[in-house]
Amino acid sequence: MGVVQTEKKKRRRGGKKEHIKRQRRQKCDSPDDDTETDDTEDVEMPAFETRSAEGKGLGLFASRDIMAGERLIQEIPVFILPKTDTMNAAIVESFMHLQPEQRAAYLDLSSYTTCTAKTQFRVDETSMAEQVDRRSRASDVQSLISGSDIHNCRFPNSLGGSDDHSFKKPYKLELSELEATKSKPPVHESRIDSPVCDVEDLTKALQATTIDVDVEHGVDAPDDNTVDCEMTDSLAAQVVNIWRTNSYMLDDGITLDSAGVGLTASRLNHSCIPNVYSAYNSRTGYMTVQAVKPIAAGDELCTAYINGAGKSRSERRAELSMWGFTCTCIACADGRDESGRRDIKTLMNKVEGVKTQIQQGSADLSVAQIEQTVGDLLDLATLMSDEGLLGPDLADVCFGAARCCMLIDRREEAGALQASGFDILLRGYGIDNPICGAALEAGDLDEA
Ligand SMILES: C[S@@+](CC[C@H](N)C(=O)[O-])C[C@H]1O[C@@H](n2cnc3c(N)ncnc32)[C@H](O)[C@@H]1O
Repeated sequence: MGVVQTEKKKRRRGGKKEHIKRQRRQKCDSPDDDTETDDTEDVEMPAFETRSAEGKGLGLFASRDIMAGERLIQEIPVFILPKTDTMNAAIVESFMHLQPEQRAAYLDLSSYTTCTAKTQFRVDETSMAEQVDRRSRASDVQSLISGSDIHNCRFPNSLGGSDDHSFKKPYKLELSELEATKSKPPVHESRIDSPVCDVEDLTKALQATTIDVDVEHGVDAPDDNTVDCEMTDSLAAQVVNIWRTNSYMLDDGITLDSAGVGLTASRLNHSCIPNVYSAYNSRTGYMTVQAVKPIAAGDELCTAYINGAGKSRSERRAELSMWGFTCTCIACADGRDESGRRDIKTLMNKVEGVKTQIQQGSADLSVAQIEQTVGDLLDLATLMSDEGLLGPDLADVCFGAARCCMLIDRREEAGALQASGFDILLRGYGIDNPICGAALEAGDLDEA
């Protein structure tokens, strides 16, 4: 599964006061959100409810009209793990250290996998001790653990001191280590009752999961009441499968490279034309979900599990089969004209080379080439908007076009494009997200 990494970008300051004011007025009125807000007088009713979504299990539905840019979910993941080093035993270990009510809520999440026992679980012979040690050695994970107790699922409040505010938007859900069993037709299993993992391997890993090991390696032992969980083979399999079905990338493009499960965000179903965007705020530790377009009362809130902007229906289907369903959104309807997505792909490929040259500060580009790129990027933005793709990827396109405009002294146009890009970015992330802060503070276009 690909992790979508967009280009490094600096963002500029200036002319954004309205956006900021609007964002500051935002309320977090998710039913699951218990944070305090000052402006509660505007809260009418919860923005959404959880209910049955035909053919999809549960889903989240707007219980009132929702404005573009509204924050709908803000939650701390129940636990987080390094994305590149997520061992099955670590998933089970983290689960065992949850509070009982968190465990119950976690086990209520849906679970799907198309993988056979051996390919799915690659629990190696590494003991938990070694795994814990490896986790704490990884530099990105170090910032995650420092000042927090990973077993109790707390997040750090710091950014880790990196100056690299690259805008690296990941895809939304992660099924790392999985390989789809292509010979098997996708079957939707909303709950896993039987183990589908290699139970022997997993049991071995579980035996190594002891508090002694944790203490020996300097990781805080959890409270006694967090380990009173009797772990069976089938429970372990369920825990791992739930992680693989529901974990979101927590890479916010700045310091972290992790994944986590949010109990509310996990109820979001997929659409190839998503109306919400799931992000991670490394400063606050919250996973956030914001509306990227107006949503009418009764509509389902859907995020995109994959970045399908430049992908054909069959390509998207192949990727989504990892979650065991065939998408039935408008973009996937039979007979739907696919030329829009095809054109998006063509333009994305076309601008890629120029984008890299510009990022590297290449002076070799002619004015004509840059003008052509501006045109291509504007066409790309139009195509994406026409397809209903209004998430932060679109902001990237606007910022790219703005940058090109500055290079050929079309300053007014650059300003307008950047304002549009910033607006889109805010809609997806919210002003409190460091990505928006970086966009405001970089001021690169002002200096160009
Ligand atoms: C992260 S969960 C989403 C919430 C889930 N529906 C539930 O009941 O908890 C992912 C699972 O939801 C279902 N799902 C998500 N999007 C879907 C869609 N567009 N069509 C059908 N099923 C979908 C699939 O079973 C998938 O494995």
